[in-house]
Amino acid sequence: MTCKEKKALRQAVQQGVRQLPEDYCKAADAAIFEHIRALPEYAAAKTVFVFVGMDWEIRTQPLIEDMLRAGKIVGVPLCTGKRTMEVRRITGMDDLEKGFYGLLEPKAHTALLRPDEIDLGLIPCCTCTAGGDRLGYGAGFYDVYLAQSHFLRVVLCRSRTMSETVPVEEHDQPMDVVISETGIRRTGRNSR
Ligand SMILES: Nc1nc2c(c(=O)[nH]1)N(C=O)[C@@H](CNc1ccc(C(=O)N[C@@H](CCC(=O)O)C(=O)O)cc1)CN2
Ligand SMILES: Nc1ncnc2c1ncn2[C@@H]1O[C@H](COP(=O)(O)OP(=O)(O)OP(=O)(O)O)[C@@H](O)[C@H]1O
Repeated sequence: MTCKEKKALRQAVQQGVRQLPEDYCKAADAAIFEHIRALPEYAAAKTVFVFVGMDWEIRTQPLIEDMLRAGKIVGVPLCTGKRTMEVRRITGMDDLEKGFYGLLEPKAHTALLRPDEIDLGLIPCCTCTAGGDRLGYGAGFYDVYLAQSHFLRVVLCRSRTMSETVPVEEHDQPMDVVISETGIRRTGRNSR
């Protein structure tokens, strides 16, 4: 039942996303970027795990370039199988190539980062709530990966794609911090 509800919500959100005005997305992404930089845990983080935003997602490329310039260790997801992904270290944007589903993914030579080496994760979503319940794209990559990790989880979401409620199942991993263009919200959900 919940699975069907998730599918319906995912479709509704994704349709809406394609209609978001470009200037709204640009402004929201820039504001989200500033909120990330203002987060003390981000400033303190030596190693950050971050997705490479696809065109309808939050465009994280400027943030990644900024992190590399600042000397942070940057990890990016590489899909390796059904519901499994690894985090690989990139040292420049040229360590990325088109991979799974047209995503920009780390090239084969890049080094593996273990979950315990990561200080903070910037997590994508299809939609999420202000309380940190997250809905992904239905492939299970993040739920499986996060189930075996202990770093701070910061989900990024433009406010116009957030939801009042999201169906939650046992395996869904809650987020610690929600960042949208309207600000930073700590969910207080995890005492990790
Ligand atoms: N930027 C980014 N990287 C990420 C994720 C993400 O959400 N964003 N992931 C988060 O899990 C993983 C990849 N997950 C994905 C899960 C589903 C689909 C997918 O089903 N896409 C299309 C189908 C494309 C096609 O087959 O042509 C779809 O929605 O129909 C894509 C990526 C790892 N890397
Ligand atoms: N820890 C886990 N172990 C095994 N299967 C899992 C686990 N977490 C999720 N799954 C499976 O993955 C599939 C996708 O789950 P769900 O619909 O909650 O994904 P999502 O939150 O949209 O995706 P993602 O985790 O990639 O962001 C489901 O079939 C679910 O049963």
